[in-house]
Amino acid sequence: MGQKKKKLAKGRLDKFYYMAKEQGYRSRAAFKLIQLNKKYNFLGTAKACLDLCAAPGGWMQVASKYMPVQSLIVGVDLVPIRQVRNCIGLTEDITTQKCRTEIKKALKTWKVDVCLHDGAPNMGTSWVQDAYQQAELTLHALKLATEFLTTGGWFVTKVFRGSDYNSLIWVFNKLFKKVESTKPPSSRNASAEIFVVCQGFLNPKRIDPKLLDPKFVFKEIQEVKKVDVLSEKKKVNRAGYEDGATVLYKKGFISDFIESSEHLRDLANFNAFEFDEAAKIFEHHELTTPEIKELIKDLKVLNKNDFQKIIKWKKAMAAYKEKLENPDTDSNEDQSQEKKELTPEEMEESLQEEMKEYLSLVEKKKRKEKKKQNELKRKHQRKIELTMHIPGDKIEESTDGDLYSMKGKDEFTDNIVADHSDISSDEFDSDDDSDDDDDGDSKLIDDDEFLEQQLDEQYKLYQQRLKKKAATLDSVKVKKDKINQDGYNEDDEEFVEQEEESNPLLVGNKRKEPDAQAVSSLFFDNDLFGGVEYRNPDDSESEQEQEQEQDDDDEDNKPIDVSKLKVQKPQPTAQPATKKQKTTTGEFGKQKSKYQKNPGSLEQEDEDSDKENTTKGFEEVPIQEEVEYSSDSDEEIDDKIKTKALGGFLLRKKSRQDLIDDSFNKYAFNDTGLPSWFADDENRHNKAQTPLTKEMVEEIRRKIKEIDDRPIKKIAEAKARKKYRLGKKMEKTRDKASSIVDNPEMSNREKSKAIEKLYSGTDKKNMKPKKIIMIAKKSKTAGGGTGKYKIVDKRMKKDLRAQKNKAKTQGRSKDAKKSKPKSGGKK
Ligand SMILES: C[S@@+](CC[C@H](N)C(=O)[O-])C[C@H]1O[C@@H](n2cnc3c(N)ncnc32)[C@H](O)[C@@H]1O
Repeated sequence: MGQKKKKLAKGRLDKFYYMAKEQGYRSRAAFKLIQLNKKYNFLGTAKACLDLCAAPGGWMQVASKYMPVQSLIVGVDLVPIRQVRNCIGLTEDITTQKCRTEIKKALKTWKVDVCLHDGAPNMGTSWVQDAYQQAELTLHALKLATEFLTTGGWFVTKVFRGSDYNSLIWVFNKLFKKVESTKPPSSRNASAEIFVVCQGFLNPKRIDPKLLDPKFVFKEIQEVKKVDVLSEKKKVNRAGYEDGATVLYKKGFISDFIESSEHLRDLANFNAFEFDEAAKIFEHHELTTPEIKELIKDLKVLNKNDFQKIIKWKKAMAAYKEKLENPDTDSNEDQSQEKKELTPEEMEESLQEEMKEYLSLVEKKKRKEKKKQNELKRKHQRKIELTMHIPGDKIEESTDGDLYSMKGKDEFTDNIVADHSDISSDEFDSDDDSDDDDDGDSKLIDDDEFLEQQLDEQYKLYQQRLKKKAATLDSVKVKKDKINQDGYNEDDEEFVEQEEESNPLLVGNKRKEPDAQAVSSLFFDNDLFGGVEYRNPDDSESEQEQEQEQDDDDEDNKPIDVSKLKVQKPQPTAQPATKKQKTTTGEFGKQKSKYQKNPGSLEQEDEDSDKENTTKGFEEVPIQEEVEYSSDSDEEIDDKIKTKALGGFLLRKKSRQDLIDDSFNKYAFNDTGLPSWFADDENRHNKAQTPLTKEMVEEIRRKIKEIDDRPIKKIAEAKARKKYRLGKKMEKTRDKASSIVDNPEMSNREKSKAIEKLYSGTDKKNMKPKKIIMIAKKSKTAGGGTGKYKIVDKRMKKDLRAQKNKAKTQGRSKDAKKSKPKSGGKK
């Protein structure tokens, strides 16, 4: 039950788990191989592949997908592997001879180009034990690889960063041309696993069996541990060499050692002792045998027995010195000496006691060290909470952990991935979803939950930051529009004046001639840049920024995601005046206040902004309103572009059909209950690409802008009509003027007067304004007004019109009557 629960928690945490499900891979581990192959491309040209520890078959699926058709893939595992297309599955233990024979049978005469190993032994005993088993299994896999790999072949293996890591790398380097360690993004940060890619198998004629013998390869390290005096485990000093130590080889003086009460510690700290001037008396002592002299030359290679000999000798020398210094107490000393040297058993006992004491001291030191480590971990955690460090931002971190020694890192600087400071030595997570690696203690479950919680919190913070950034970005756009419209670029002084006009609250400190630097500082003083956090080089850019950069840099011709169009929003060309004015006061108020300050202290400005507001005695208008205002129109533009661009595809039958077909895809699922950060991430990245190119979008945007820039049709028509009428009138006037000029009956004076009169009629400026006739309501009486308006009674106006019409028709009927008899007469 507990295990099941853990598995679910893990799966929920990881998007690769869902992706594996969605894309039909049997394990999330498949993505590790995909990513490794993407980096090194060892599958693309391989004709045969041997996958060791392959169940449930995720890597086999990937190999069959990425290797050329007709290639041979053999997978081996302790548990049966469900049939994978075009692959052979063997159920064997890779450490056995039988496995070797079975593989030989399956491969026939073939040699493989790639040997993969993703083995994970049954975990759960202890970290050291598990790590050792893993290293041992890797060595077994390597042994098989050396047997079946072709010259120049690849060996890709998972290893755990433990004490045996360096030994393994050492062995790999003996057999391959190039060895690189890497951690693919799909491998969890919390996991101690790392992948080693060995390329160019040297295929030596004879391989020393010791090289592939775990007992030999890992023995050395154990011996070194033994040498490490009385099992005191030295911790690597994370800040470099331990305090006071500038060299790795330390020599002590015998005189100090003899006088020292902490001789065990001295033996642990020094590599050798030498006889100094003060120790000459001991050098020639009869107990100082050539063996003792030899032993003290290299303390790091001694065993327990040797140490006992040195300690015994040291005590004897101390007593001898005491005797020399206080000859009076000779007899007593002799007695006590005798006592001490009574039996070898007693001596042994006392030594044992002393060692116990010493070991407890070491234990105490270790505990102290551990406490320190925990403190460091807590600090790191705090950093994460304060968003100084974001987990997942960068996989490759430089902090060192217990599991990974700096030595190995130095040797393979370029590609070896450093350990993660948030990994404690007991966090041994094999990082797979296959059955075998789900064994673990409850601590791992806690870690998963903790990580999940942490991830959620981080995600919330990340979203908040994004929102804040988007808001500032929009506000800057509005500001830029404002600057353009107010003609800031054309006339700086005018701008300053306008600024002050628009913000009557600002007094004094008038800047006379803002230069280019001032203009740029005004722009960069904006909140957008204030909001940008100063980050460690470790921090990666926010995803939004990265997308934008990517768009700019290398995706010019690739299909683009319509949902990302918002990033390239055009600036709205014209904004309604009323809304603009509404934003102006706060806007420039804010700009002005920053304008007068040093642009260097951006962060502090943000923090102090509230203080400033109060001290300056006015409140700055928050710029939130503008955000809503500008983003609306941008969305509309994006929608327009999207619709127009997609509309283009509907015109042709083929592209229309393709578009419809493409809309039924693997991304069209609607899972519920996913964590919000995951769903958001999926929405952004894991989706079908709309077949729009950046050029298409730009073209449509340009056209839309062109259309937007045109005046409204009706206004344009009215203006054209007016121009046309004026032109006609001018033509007529010109004709009349020329006829006046040509009139021989008129004198020159009369002509000029007549022309003047003629043109004054067309000159609108000189024309008197016409009286506007207004129809009054019933209550108002007619009679007209004195000013611009003449008020007319509605009833009276109708009556007058009727009378006029009557008069007209009467006239016509009279004419008709007169003409009628004539025609009648004719008849
Ligand atoms: C992490 S899984 C491999 C996942 C696999 N790469 C995939 O993509 O599906 C580790 C496997 O190692 C296998 N294994 C462990 N010890 C083994 C051994 N001695 N011989 C063969 N397989 C072993 C386990 O049975 C387990 O299936």
